[in-house]
Amino acid sequence: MTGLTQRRREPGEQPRSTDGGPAHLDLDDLETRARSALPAEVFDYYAGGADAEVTLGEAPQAWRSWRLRPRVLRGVDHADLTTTLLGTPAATPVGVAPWAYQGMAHPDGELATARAAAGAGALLTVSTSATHTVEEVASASAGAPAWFQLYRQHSPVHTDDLARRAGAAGYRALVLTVDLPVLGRRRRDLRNDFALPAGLRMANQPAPGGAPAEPGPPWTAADIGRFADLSGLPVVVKGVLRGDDALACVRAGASAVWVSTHGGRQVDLVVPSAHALPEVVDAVLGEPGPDGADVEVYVDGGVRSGTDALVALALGARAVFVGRPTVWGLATGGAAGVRAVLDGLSAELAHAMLLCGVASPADAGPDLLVRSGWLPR
Ligand SMILES: Cc1cc2nc3c(=O)[nH]c(=O)nc-3n(C[C@H](O)[C@H](O)[C@H](O)COP(=O)(O)O)c2cc1C
Ligand SMILES: O=C(O)C(=O)c1ccccc1
Repeated sequence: MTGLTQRRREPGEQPRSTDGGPAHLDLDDLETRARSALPAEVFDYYAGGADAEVTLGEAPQAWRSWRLRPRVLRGVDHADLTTTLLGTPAATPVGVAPWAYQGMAHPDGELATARAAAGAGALLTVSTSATHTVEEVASASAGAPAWFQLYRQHSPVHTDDLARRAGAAGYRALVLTVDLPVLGRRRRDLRNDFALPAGLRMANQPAPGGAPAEPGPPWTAADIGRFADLSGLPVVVKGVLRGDDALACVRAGASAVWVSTHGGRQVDLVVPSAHALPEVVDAVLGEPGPDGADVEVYVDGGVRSGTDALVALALGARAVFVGRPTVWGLATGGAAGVRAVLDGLSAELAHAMLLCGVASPADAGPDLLVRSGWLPR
């Protein structure tokens, strides 16, 4: 931890941190390497956002509009990242956000990401729009806890079936993504005429050729309880940006609320997650979930460093999730690439916590933060 002298690296040896932990994480470099590794339209699909991409660009900046107030002389000589998320144990509060079409990034797709998350002890969220089935990804996780993210399907029968399958396959929670009543307008994808490449399929879709289904009515808060019953799982509502919506979700039976702009991919000019988070935390703080335990709040969007994650925890998030950093990890290094991203972010978070006198995720609070109002805008 303290070594000021470092031995000379062997030629070709990757840099490692002074405490022998994971090598320095350079997400900008990883993104650049992913851009070269991927076909341009695939990179654009992963990287892009809605409309003019204002929200996409603001997301990381929004975390950085806070400044930390480190605590000193508190006797903290170790940061313990372990936590529980809806009772599920995790080695770190940094989890993997659900993202679609992972087979475009690596032949093993979601299976590689599942192995990486299991190795890192990070909670995995698996997308409905995966290139492997609900059950295949569950087996790749080999007993490590994972959550399943559910999209409303064209046929309500199919949606219900996916919820039941997630329960049967051993997922520990059902994440209802509610910010995608329709797909956002993504200019890059429209320009590229983006479609899932030949040879890959949305593995959770029913085989083509069935009878055309009647679309069901749009989801409402009442569906939260219904999906909890169908799956037998606690429900997390993902894509909430307002306190009133968060409270409505909780009153309808949600166990947790996940603050998200969907990575700036749905509607542009929405408030960054970092700014919506305090309002949502205020609205549901101390509210009991369906099992009587306190409702939990999670957040994603533009978390790119340990200090970004610490700001999110200090604002009241119990976990932070990352999307694109794991995309770049998978595209450049498969399971090992994702693992390096997750371990790197957790190592950065532990380091930032130690430097700020924070012993555990629960020990982070708003006293750690001040608005950087004095900064030139
Ligand atoms: C390529 C891509 C695909 C995504 N697919 C899904 C999805 O299938 N389901 C979902 O709930 N969110 C999806 N998201 C949103 C992520 O879960 C998450 O909210 C977002 O990526 C977080 O922002 P970040 O990428 O800045 O970390 C997707 C995001 C990306 C970048
Ligand atoms: O691209 C996305 O952000 C996304 O969530 C999605 C939605 C439907 C199908 C594939 C991906």
